Amino acid sequence: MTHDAARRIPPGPKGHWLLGNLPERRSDPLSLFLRGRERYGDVVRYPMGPFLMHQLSHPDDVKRVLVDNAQNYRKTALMQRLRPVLGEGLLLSEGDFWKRQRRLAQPAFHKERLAGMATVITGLIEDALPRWDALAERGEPFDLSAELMRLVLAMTGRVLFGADLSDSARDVARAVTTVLEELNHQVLSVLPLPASLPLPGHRRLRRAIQVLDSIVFGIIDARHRGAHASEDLLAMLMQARDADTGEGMSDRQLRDEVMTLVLAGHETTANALTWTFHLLEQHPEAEARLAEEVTRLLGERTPTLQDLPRLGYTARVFDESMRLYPPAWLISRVALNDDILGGYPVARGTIVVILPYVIHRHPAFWEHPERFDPDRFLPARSGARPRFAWLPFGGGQRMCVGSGLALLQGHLVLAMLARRYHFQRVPGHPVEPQALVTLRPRHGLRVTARRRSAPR
Ligand code: HEM
Repeated sequence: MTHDAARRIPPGPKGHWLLGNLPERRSDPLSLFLRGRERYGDVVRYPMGPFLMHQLSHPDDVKRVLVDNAQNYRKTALMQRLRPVLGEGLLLSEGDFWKRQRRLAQPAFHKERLAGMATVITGLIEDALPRWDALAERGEPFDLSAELMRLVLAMTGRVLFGADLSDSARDVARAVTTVLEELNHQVLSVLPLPASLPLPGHRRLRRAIQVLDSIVFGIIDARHRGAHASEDLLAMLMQARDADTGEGMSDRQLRDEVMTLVLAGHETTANALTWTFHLLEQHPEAEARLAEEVTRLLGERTPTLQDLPRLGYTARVFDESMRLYPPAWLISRVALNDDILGGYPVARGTIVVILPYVIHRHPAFWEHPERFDPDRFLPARSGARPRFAWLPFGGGQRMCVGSGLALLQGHLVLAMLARRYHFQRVPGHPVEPQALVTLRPRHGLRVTARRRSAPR
């Protein structure tokens, strides 16, 4: 580190003398970080209680943390708070252990597997249509966000684990909300209290984990009993043997992997879809163009994997929605050793945060950043954009293992629902982003559905 670089301190808000910027991080994190970049630039320093945090908004610095110098960065204590739920699953494990587990899981998401998954996914969407048709016919308001969670959970269960999770949707949704809210609360408290204390929040969290555990162990037990023998991800994880010891994965490790994939896999994709329908409702011209593309290319036919490359506008709508509302709005790491980012020294132990929500609105890379404009993803308009100006799935070795599946689900759901329904937001229903571990609409998305064409 040069002498000059070693002395430089990034600009940033000082905040409260003891708590730093924790109160704002807690009450309105999106504004804190958006304003931070606007006021102070691409590297912003925030005291956060006992921690020091640097916010990075330049794609070059993001690349250094996630790719070029990735070995110097680990997942943070903030992420570690998810450990009671996710254990040593892929999202949280580190080092050689993570590498081995990732190698085991990755082939389940390969392109060749996606064709089979597409058929299962479209089948589940078709199964859900009568229920939505009935809601449309009655003009009955419903929470589209809850419906999409239920649908994507069912897809995740079926394609990865051969399990029918449709009856568990309500329990899972309730438990996931409790987990996200409680963990968010704990992460952002100045003095986190030990989980063993019998506080109401801790009790709620424990009960929610029990609910999720019983569902996940149910999936594993069913497979042990020989139900749904197939070549899915669960089968691959269960057949894996350690090269040295020849031992298989313990039930505990299986539980952690399955739990991670169920939770990381359905909540994010369902939120991405919810935000997409919200944006379409606000932009009727985009909604009409999407429905027109699907109807022109497919008519009423069920889409297949081979159809998807032709549904260009559908894909761009989904990309643009994840730009404005990236479900993983914040990616955090802690520096293991000193480094330099954006010309500023980063001391060992500093937390660095990369915010897709903020970078996706960076005016240096996005013209009229707040405008919903799917065509900004046309090749002619995106060629000059740096790789890490858009990173809804992260990047580098820890990039989302399920990104291909998420896009497959997203595009198929969008195509099949957008040509069939117009969703109208219930007048007066507030739509407001809530930034927990994921970015969700705080009050869900209450809509009524209208069929576009007469029933067949
Ligand atoms: C729109 C949907 C999704 C979004 C926006 C998303 C986003 C992300 C991001 C940003 C990361 C990197 C986190 C980090 O670097 O700290 C990640 C990791 C991960 N995601 Fe996703 N994800 C989505 C869907 C899925 C699906 C469908 C699955 C699986 C079924 C999945 C499983 C995982 C796992 C296991 C990891 C950890 C990978 C590792 O560290 O090796 N995600 N996801």
